[in-house]
Amino acid sequence: MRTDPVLVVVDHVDGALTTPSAEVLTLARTLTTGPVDAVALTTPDLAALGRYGARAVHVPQLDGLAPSVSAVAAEAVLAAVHGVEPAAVLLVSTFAGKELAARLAVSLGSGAIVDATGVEASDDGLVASKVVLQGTWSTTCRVTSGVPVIAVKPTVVDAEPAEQDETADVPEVVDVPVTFSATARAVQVLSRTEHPRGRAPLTEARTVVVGGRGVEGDFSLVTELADEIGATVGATRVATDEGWIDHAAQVGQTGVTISPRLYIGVGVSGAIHHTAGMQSAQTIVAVNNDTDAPIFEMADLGVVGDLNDIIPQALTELRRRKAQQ
Ligand SMILES: Cc1cc2nc3c(=O)[nH]c(=O)nc-3n(C[C@H](O)[C@H](O)[C@H](O)COP(=O)(O)OP(=O)(O)OC[C@H]3O[C@@H](n4cnc5c(N)ncnc54)[C@H](O)[C@@H]3O)c2cc1C
Repeated sequence: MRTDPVLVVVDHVDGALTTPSAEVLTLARTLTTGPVDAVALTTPDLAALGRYGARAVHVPQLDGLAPSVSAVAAEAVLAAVHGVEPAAVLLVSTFAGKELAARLAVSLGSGAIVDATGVEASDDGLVASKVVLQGTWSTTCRVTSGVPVIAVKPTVVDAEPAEQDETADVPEVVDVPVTFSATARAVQVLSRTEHPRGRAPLTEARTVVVGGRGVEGDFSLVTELADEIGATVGATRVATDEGWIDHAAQVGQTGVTISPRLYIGVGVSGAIHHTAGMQSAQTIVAVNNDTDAPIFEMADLGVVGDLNDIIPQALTELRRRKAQQ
């Protein structure tokens, strides 16, 4: 086990540490007997960072530049890396996180592993696991030179506080001066509008209910089921192409890749382009009226029937059980 620090790039939403970042901090603590440090590109949530075991939070001085610009983020994090000299840099495998990982690895002359589903310490360094080639292979990989940069998928680790909340220390805040390049200064963000976050983002959701062609344009049962179990709604490409739901909901090869604890496919056939994006879900439930639908080959639980019968029955049962609690 390494004793060098592990540096985690942490994300915040509305001033609060995100759950995926708390998950990565939790994972980082298993990779070193030394400290876990964080680097934050927005005002850090010190209480939460302390709770998840960060010893220090490095805060690059952005000089008014927007951290949403990847060149800015990369140069800022790089400055923190030079200060900490960590054994590894960990971050969350979002679109932005993956781009940041690639830029960091190029600058550090090392390597990046993205979409990792696990990371372990070994005698030869950190070993990451990931699923590749549309979910058909599980691999393990290692960065063989320089500081490894590893982007970890949300939900693959449970976020666990380092100690009892009351006793966790507030981390030290370290200001990091950064000399930004002309490239980083070349882009100016004029405005940025976040979409309302009623539900967890698809990539971070622990439970996802996906509607396919079988819903025939009506996502109301899918949404009702998702509301009942606190899930996020996803869709197949057919559903998004038809305009039944926003394109951002598309799961699959040309949509987002998800790895929830529970995936429920409703009227989804299980085409390879779709399953490439949800194969690593822990438990897969499929509702389909065709016994030969390919999704049943991978489902842990398959329900054969018309979704317009099955989902209302499921809702009634869920509500009955809730009422009994
Ligand atoms: C290059 C490329 C990239 C692609 N990328 C993606 C991607 O990212 N994501 C993606 O999803 N697709 C993608 N596709 C499309 C993909 O190949 C499939 O066409 C698509 O996933 C099928 O969507 P579906 O399961 O909703 O529809 P279908 O395959 O038509 O399946 C509908 C299912 O619903 C069932 N059904 C119908 N009525 C009911 C009912 N009343 N009750 C219960 N079940 C019912 C049917 O039995 C059927 O199994 C891509 C295709 C290509 C060529």
